[in-house]
Formats: sequence, C-alpha cells, structure tokens
Amino acid sequence: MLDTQSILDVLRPVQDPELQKSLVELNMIRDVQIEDGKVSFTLVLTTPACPLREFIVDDCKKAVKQLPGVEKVDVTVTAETPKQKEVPDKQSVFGIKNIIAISSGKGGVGKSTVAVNVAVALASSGAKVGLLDADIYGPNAPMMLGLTGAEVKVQQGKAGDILEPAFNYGVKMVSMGFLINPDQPVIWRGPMLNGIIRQFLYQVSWGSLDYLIVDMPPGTGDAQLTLIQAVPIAGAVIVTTPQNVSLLDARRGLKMFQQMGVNVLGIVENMSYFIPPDLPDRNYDIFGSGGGEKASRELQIPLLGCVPLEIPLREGGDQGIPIVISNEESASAKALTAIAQQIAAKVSIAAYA
Ligand SMILES: Nc1ncnc2c1ncn2[C@@H]1O[C@H](COP(=O)(O)OP(=O)(O)OP(=O)(O)O)[C@@H](O)[C@H]1O
Repeated sequence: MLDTQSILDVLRPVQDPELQKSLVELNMIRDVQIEDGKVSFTLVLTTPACPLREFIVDDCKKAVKQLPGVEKVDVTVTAETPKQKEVPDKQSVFGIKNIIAISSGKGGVGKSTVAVNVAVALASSGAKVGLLDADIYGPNAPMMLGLTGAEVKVQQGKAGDILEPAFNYGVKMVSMGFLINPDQPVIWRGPMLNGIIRQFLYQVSWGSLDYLIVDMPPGTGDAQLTLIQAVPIAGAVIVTTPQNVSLLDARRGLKMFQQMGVNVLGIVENMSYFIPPDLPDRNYDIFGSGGGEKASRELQIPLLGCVPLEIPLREGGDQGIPIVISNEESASAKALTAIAQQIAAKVSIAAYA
C-alpha cells in the first residue's frame, strides 16, 4: 500500500552526495502527500545554492517511481542553511548563520571581485546574504555593488549606535569605505581597524543571514587577526592568480588560517586565462597555467574554481553591476556562480561534520 512510511522507506537509500548521508535520516524529506497515484513531498536542502539540486531531485523521483501504483512525483525544493559550529571564547553574531572570509595573500588579485560576485550569486539563489567590506587599503566593494556614496544610517539602540546596512542586488553591505575618509593615510586608518571590524560585526542590523561574506584586506595582518579572534568563522577562501609570487603569498595566508584553527574551504584561481572579446573561443594563459591546481594538490585544499580574465568582468565592477547579474552567460559569471555553489556546499559539509 502507498503510505508515507513506504515512501520514506524507498527514499532512505538516497543520499545527499556531499554529506554522504541518507536524505531521510537528515530530515530533508518532509510533508509527504499521497493522492491516488500522485506523490508529492518537500526536499529541504542545506543551501539554496546547492550545486547538485537537479541531481538529488532526479534521484528522489527515480526512487519513488519504483513503488507500484506511483504515477507522478512532485518535489518542492526549499532550503534551511545549517548554522556553523560555535567555538569556545568566541562570540557569534546574533542572526548570522555562517561567516565566510574571502582573503588573498597579495593585493589586486581580484579578491573583492570574487567576494562581491559570490555574495550576489548566493543572494540570487535565494539565500539571505550580507557583505562586510573590511578592506581598509582599497574598500572598492561599494563601487562594485553599485553603492558608491551610499551612507550607512545610524540608529540609537539600547546597546549603543546600530548601523543600518546599505542594500543592492539582494545583498546587505557595510564598508570601511562608508566610514573612513579616502584621503586619510593608511597609517591612521590602521588603529581604527580593530574597532570598526567589531562594530561591523556586532553593531549592524544584519537581521537573519545565511551567509556573511567578509572581504578582507590583502595579507595576514590585523584585520584577519581581529576577525578570527572575535567570531567563529565557517570557512576562509583564498583568492590567487596563477603566477608563482601570488601563490607563494596565498600559501602564507593559508598557513595563518590553519594555525588559528580556521577551516580553509579552498582556493579560487582568478585571471586564470584571458578570453579576447573578438575571439571568444580562444584563450591565452597570460599568467601561466595550472598554478591553482598545483597549489591545491600540494596544500591539500580544494580548488573551488578558476575565473577567466574577461573585459566585461572589469567593466561590470567599474559600473557597479556584478557580472553574475549583467552577463550571466559569460564564462566568468558561470565560473563565479559555480564557485559560490561550491562555497555553500562546503560550508554545509563543515556544519554537519
Ligand atoms: N577575472 C577578471 N577579469 C577582468 N578583470 C578583473 C578580474 N578580476 C579582477 N579584475 C579587475 O581587477 C581589478 C582589481 O580587482 P579587485 O579589486 O577585485 O582586487 P582585490 O584583490 O580585491 O584588490 P585589493 O588588493 O585592492 O583589495 C578590478 O578593476 C577588477 O575589476
């Protein structure tokens, strides 16, 4: 007889491929309904940006269709992002489930470009996303998110001033660029850093967020230390270009995160190859090739993806329209969306580990 139990039994062997556990045991199958030969249920994924969504839905449908009497299977897909693990002595931010640091050993490798596009891609998938631009040397995320000149409003709260984040493309954002005078020398901005990062974490009305993406300054300095010492971090992503110098710096960054107990989710290789606009089928390895792959092998951390060097990606950044919005079909937008999905999947794996 077709009943909820028989549906759950036949779905029990179907696994979440990333978590390698039964969907039924993970409580990801809910609200089973049976009406004549029509079976419907809700599949609750661990992230709206799940890279294997179609694959899992297919697996579920195939399994249920094995049951005699089933004519049609309808699957409604939703997501509940798990919260990262608590860490003793660190104060999580109320309402924020996962904090992800986007870092690079060296400046100018495209860290902000990756942070902004990953944030927007996650938001476009349906996740609730914030972006904390902690880059004191070049706070350029506001421009890339079309928020140049935006001001953060201040509200008087019980526990002091609360900042209202700016908002665009589904992403809430605060930036060093909103608070510091761009003409102020970096030597004066440095000591403000620690205080501002804490304020950006704990005194912003972030609301509930699945992911807070933090665009770090390059290197392994005070901002990294402040962030790691203050909050539990779901994972760090290291952006590098294929050349040797940049990879060497990326290694340094990686070691710092690992020594401080932060899970490194993987490397993103940016500017991997150049796609000329007039010859879109050609590509040139301007900075050499295979650097990210080699580093990933040697350091035993995943390569989350490779982003090509494309003129529209830079133009999108300058015009404040991220490439994942302005030109979804471009090679760089596809790469950045896939990277966002990889990051989300790895964060879910870490939460369940
Ligand atoms: N794959 C790419 N293709 C084309 N242009 C890119 C690419 N990646 C980054 N850029 C451009 O390179 C410049 C530097 O990128 P970005 O600001 O993201 O680097 P960054 O590592 O955050 O720099 P900083 O160290 O100043 O914070 C920007 O103008 C950006 O648009």
